[in-house]
Amino acid sequence: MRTTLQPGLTNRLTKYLRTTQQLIEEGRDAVSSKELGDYTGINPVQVRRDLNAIGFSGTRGVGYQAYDLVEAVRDILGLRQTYNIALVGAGNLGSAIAASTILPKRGFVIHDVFDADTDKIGRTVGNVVVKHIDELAKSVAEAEEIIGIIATPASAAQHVADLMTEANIRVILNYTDVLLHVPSHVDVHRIDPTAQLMHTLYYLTQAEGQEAS
Ligand SMILES: NC(=O)c1ccc[n+]([C@@H]2O[C@H](COP(=O)([O-])OP(=O)(O)OC[C@H]3O[C@@H](n4cnc5c(N)ncnc54)[C@H](O)[C@@H]3O)[C@@H](O)[C@H]2O)c1
Repeated sequence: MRTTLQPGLTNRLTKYLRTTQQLIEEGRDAVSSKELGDYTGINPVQVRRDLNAIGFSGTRGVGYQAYDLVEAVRDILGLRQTYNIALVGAGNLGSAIAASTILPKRGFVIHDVFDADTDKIGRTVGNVVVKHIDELAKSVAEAEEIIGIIATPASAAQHVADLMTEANIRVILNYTDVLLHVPSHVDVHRIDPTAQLMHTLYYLTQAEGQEAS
């Protein structure tokens, strides 16, 4: 049975994974705890503690073997090598996501793109031919998709989330500003750049306040 990890550790391991994958893409074979710490903002002592906790060790003076680290973290997080994704909305944003070259490098494949506009059905976005939204349930089952992305206007988002839930999608990335209602077994992540900005601005204001006092 898979060990249950603390959410904090899972979160940090995900950051080490992303950073190490990026360093591998830049041609690196090894990575140190200091580098992982610098890129993720996590103390290197904590990095070493976390990697020790999952039974992964490095070599003094060399660091951690990057490929082995990626495999070890993927394994402990229970990540598959690739995930097929269902994307709904072949507009500006959806087309940009479908054309992304970064996602497939990280094992996320935009396998199906759906839209309701008959003018868009049959067009190609990225490498994918746009299908009608009515085909979602069948395609999701065939490609074993558990991740869905919503890039429609806000007015369509809840309907699309309902279709995804009925099709057994388990994780939804919601790019609209709608608060979606889904059953508890479905995980919704709202991609909201303003939340990130507000978080950053809070710390900026705090720092400015401290400088002024
Ligand atoms: N979070 C972010 O960073 C971010 C950034 C840009 C846009 N957005 C949001 O993403 C969404 C898409 O933006 P856009 O600029 O690509 O819009 P867009 O109008 O270019 O594209 C929306 C697409 O959704 C399709 N659509 C509408 N109803 C549908 C339905 N019921 N089923 C399937 N497809 C349907 C449309 O035909 C269209 O192709 C908007 O809600 C926008 O506010 C979020």
